[in-house]
Amino acid sequence: MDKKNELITLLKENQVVKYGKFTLSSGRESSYYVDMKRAITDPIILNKIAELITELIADDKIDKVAGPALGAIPIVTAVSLESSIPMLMIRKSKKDYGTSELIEGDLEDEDIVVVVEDVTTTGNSLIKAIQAVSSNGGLVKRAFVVVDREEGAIENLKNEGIELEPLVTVKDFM
Ligand SMILES: O=P(O)(O)OC[C@H]1O[C@H](OP(=O)(O)OP(=O)(O)O)[C@H](O)[C@@H]1O
Ligand SMILES: O=C(O)c1cc(=O)[nH]c(=O)[nH]1
Repeated sequence: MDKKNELITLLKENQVVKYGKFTLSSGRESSYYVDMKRAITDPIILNKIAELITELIADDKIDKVAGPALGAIPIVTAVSLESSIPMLMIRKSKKDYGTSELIEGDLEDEDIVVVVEDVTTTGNSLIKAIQAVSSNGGLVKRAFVVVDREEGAIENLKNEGIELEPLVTVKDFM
């Protein structure tokens, strides 16, 4: 079995899809929820995700892997460990004390950055993270999401000039 199918099997086995009535980050209502927090706190699933993304970027020259809080942070951590590429953590909003950073980590001008997300619906959270990287001098080369719900994220990121690359979509395991 290839790694993508191994990931699909793991997501199915771990029952990451919950059925019911859910309000999503965007305010949308949904009859199901992909519980990616459950997925990414499982070391076997997290490791599989890190291996997949590291393979996909192996031929690229990447300076930093970045992801928005909270869901993407364990993923970028795992990718960073697997690939030895330094990571960036992007906050939802700037801290108003301490170092007052929006992006934690060492982002240098013209760094080539790969951004990663756990799940996308509208893609707006990822777009916000991409804009944070870009406005701080980074060049976002690729964008990955572990699970895309196929509700507009690909189109919305395309409008921003970024191709969103899902490892899997909900249709793969529902
Ligand atoms: O594509 P979108 O419509 O933006 O929705 C997806 C976002 O929603 C979830 O995060 P959430 O806002 O629940 O925050 P959390 O990761 O801090 O729990 C998820 O981790 C994505 O970041
Ligand atoms: O859009 C969201 O907020 C969202 C959807 C989903 O299926 N899972 C999740 O963690 N967030």
